[in-house]
Amino acid sequence: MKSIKVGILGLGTVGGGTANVLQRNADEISRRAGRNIEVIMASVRDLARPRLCDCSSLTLTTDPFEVVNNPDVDIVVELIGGETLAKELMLLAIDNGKHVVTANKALIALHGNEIFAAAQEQGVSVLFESAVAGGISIIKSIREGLAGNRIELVAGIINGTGNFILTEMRDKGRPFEDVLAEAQALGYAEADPTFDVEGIDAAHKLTILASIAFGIPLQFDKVYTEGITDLSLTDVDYAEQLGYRIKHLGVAKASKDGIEMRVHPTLIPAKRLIANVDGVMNAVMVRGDAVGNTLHYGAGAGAEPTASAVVADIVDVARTITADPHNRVPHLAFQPDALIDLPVKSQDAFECAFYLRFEVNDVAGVMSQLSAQFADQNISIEAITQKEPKVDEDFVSVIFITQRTTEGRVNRAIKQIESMADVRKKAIKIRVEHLN
Ligand SMILES: NC(=O)c1ccc[n+]([C@@H]2O[C@H](COP(=O)([O-])OP(=O)(O)OC[C@H]3O[C@@H](n4cnc5c(N)ncnc54)[C@H](O)[C@@H]3O)[C@@H](O)[C@H]2O)c1
Ligand SMILES: N[C@@H](CCO)C(=O)O
Ligand code: NA
Repeated sequence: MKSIKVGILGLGTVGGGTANVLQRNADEISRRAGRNIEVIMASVRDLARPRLCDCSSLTLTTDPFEVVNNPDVDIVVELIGGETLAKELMLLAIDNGKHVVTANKALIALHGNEIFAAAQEQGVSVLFESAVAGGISIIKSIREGLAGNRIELVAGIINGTGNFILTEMRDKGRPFEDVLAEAQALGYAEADPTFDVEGIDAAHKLTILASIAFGIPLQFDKVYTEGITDLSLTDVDYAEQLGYRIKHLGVAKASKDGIEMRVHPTLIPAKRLIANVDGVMNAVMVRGDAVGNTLHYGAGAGAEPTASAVVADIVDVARTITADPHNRVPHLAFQPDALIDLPVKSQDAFECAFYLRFEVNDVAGVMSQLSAQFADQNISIEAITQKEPKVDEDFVSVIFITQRTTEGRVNRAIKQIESMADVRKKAIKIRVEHLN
């Protein structure tokens, strides 16, 4: 049997995990792929560094261009991360007629339109299942399994590091920095962990999900992005008392007047399955007009869960390597000439419910003054609660949960309320999605 030859760029967490899974499950993988998959070469930064995997049967080099230019390599697996060098290597690999598998969501979200055009031209595949929600086969599910649907909503916990931090803070009261350091040691975090905690990594992934769900070009710069760094345990507690959990969610929603793309902390009713997705686990809810709601759950980061998706992509390439390139599954799910330019909505036009907390002086009549501002903006209130001051606090917290409305209306009400004499500090605003 002729084997498929793989060259890996980067043998860190995901690269090491990928080499291990390919070695350990070699027999099963070749039964599935119809070919033996052989890693013949890998590029590393430091030849002397200890590795997760056994490298005795492959050639190691410190020059990644050697891998990309090696005529024996059929598939280049890019696992070094970053944008500049990774992009150069990927475009060269494509130009050399090689198929590419990558876990690099930043690269796909920012440069995917150009990369896929180059791949289309060369008749090679660029597969990226591991780039979104780690081991969950969400790309394949949307692109193939749900291909009969008009997709209305994709909403997911799509950053493992962030969900791990939120879970540990909530359950064990651990400090943010301490949990982040553990996520880094476990290999979950990005090389620059601000990508995880500021929502940038989730925004990269949401960009990709929105494209394959709605058939639009990749548009990272149009994703509204908030991370978890401003979230306080006070609001996590109050949300729980009101029957909600706070999760960092990526939301891509289609309606007749456009697409919403946003990532931010979100209150979700505690009884929803997705509200109970904890630790490094990810979950993505996809709503199609025919199938209804579907929920896709699994490990969102870590060496072997991510490698599971990388290897699945390698197997896919092996299976299609003999197929007509123009009949392969399209990179962004829709045929390249069928992508459409739907308008992407501005933040003011986003529609959802809101959790709003105001810190106010404990004087009579404040509650009704606040309520009047919501009435002025035609915002209906679902629940109001007032919390007595905690030790060392000289204010009361007034919490409103609104019904669905636009963000523009809510921002106007907040602006009026913040200008009142008895209202302290900046209002806390967290979006609420009922996901039913
Ligand atoms: N860690 C995860 O759970 C996870 C999950 C999904 C996707 N990803 C993505 O996978 C990619 C790799 O992430 P990782 O966690 O394995 O990172 P990592 O830092 O553990 O591994 C990257 C490796 O690439 C090596 N490298 C960097 N520049 C190189 C070069 N010029 N030549 C050769 N080697 C080079 C580094 O030395 C390092 O060993 C990133 O794009 C990341 O976003 C990671
Ligand atoms: N840093 C990413 C890796 C998986 O993409 C996360 O924590 O989700
Ligand atoms: Na995935």
